[in-house]
Amino acid sequence: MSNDRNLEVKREVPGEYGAPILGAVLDRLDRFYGKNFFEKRRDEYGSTVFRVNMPPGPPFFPDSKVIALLDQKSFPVLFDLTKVSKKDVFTGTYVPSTGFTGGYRVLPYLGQEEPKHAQLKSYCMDILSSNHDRWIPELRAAAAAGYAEWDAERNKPKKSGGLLGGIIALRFLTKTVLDKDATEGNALTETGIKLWTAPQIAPVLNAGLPAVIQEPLLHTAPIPFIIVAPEYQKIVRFFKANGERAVSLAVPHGIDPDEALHNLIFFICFNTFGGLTILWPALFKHVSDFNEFDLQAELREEVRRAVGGGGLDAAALGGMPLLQSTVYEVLRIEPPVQSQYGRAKVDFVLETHVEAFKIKAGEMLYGYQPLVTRDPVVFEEPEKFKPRRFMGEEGQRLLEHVFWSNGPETGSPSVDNKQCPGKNFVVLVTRILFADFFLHYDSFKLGDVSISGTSSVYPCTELKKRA
Ligand code: HEM
Ligand SMILES: CC/C=C\C[C@@H](/C=C/C=C\CCCCCCCC(=O)O)OO
Repeated sequence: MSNDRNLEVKREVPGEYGAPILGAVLDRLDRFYGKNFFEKRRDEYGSTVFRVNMPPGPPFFPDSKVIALLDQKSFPVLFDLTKVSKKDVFTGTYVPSTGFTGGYRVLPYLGQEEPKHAQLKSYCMDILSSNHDRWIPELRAAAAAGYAEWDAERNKPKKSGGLLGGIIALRFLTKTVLDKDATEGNALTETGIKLWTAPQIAPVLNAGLPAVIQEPLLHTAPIPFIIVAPEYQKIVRFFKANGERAVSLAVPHGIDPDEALHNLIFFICFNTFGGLTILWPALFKHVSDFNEFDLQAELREEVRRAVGGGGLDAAALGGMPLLQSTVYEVLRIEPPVQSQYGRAKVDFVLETHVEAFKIKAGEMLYGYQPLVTRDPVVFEEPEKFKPRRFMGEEGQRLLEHVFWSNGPETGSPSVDNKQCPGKNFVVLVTRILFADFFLHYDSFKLGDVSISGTSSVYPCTELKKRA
């Protein structure tokens, strides 16, 4: 941020990187197996901005030195493309092989200043807008099929079935964009897509496995694409066979059809499916765990009153302020993607709430969002899940401090920034799914997470159909 209060720079950015290689390894082990990795350093240095190594790091990954940003004042510098570059920082201090993406550097890895960024971001936004009248009916149809499967599964002796968010997402995304439901005949499966996604982000993920397994296998060196090549080829074949309409949208943007195809796969299978299978379980889990008042009763009454005898559409959503606020509160307290990076393009002065630091061109900045969106300077009782937090005028004002999409919730993704082009789509479909759920069910209860990693499966321990 520009030094808009003319704060005096009184000290260097605190923190240290330790000995070459060893410092990075020790920080990586602490990040994955220690406690309060960021909080303890913040408290030790007396600063929400400090130097640290982020996973994965040397010797087999690039330099992992970063300057961490943990407050609402400093974090938005990551959105300021006059100060930082977002080129090749999508997954952090390393870039997965382009083997995973057909040999192309797909859109999320491009800096906004690269010519192809505007072409591919416009293409991505056209994919979403060209299907604007199909997302809701296809999502509701996919959810209905999911409920039927879920009800059937729950009638079996084993009552541990998790939410079916993944299969609902895969069904509605492929049916809408490719006019073909990929779950039919298991043409594509959640597992197959996750097998392709996982190696790309495994170096920065804690899969919950013992260190003796995940350190050598996942965090020390890149996982070669060849291991999942057959899975990716299956995805490519399906998108190639059914993606003619979607790929043709790239022509006006001057994008080669093969490059468009691999970007399309990334947009749908990594960006959208990957993101929704983190967000949707988190939403249901937070609502299931909430016990200050009967939130589910208030949500179902709000939804049913707003829909009345009509249909569930974007207009009806306008009558569901509690549901909308609940979705935003999940995006605040548990941003689906915790980490955002940006490399300083110029020397500049960075401010926190209380002091200023000199940043040098070339230094890597890293924002840890879960602490930023719990900043006590901005949010009252930041650690508390408050479903009503974003209701009313004050609630709407707070949205500028919700950063899950790599920009303020009040911002607009465009070719001039790196904010997620799926921002509004994600909030819309999540509100629709949640409202649709309460048109079919009265209440639900989820158990604790059975796996960790990018998405979680919460066993459903109670489910009451609509009376
Ligand atoms: C819950 C779902 C989603 C989450 C949590 C999410 C989150 C994000 C985040 C944090 C970034 C910035 C990454 C960075 O720092 O560089 C991003 C960028 C991006 N997202 Fe999403 N996203 C979601 C859904 C989507 C959807 C639905 C699409 C498209 C259909 C999409 C396409 C992209 C693209 C193309 C970029 C790069 C933007 C650019 O290069 O300007 N994402 N997303
Ligand atoms: C698994 C894909 C999740 C969301 C897709 C979304 C945004 C992705 C942004 C960065 C990719 C790196 C994700 C790895 C997560 C590692 C742990 C963490 O920092 O949360 O696409 O738009």
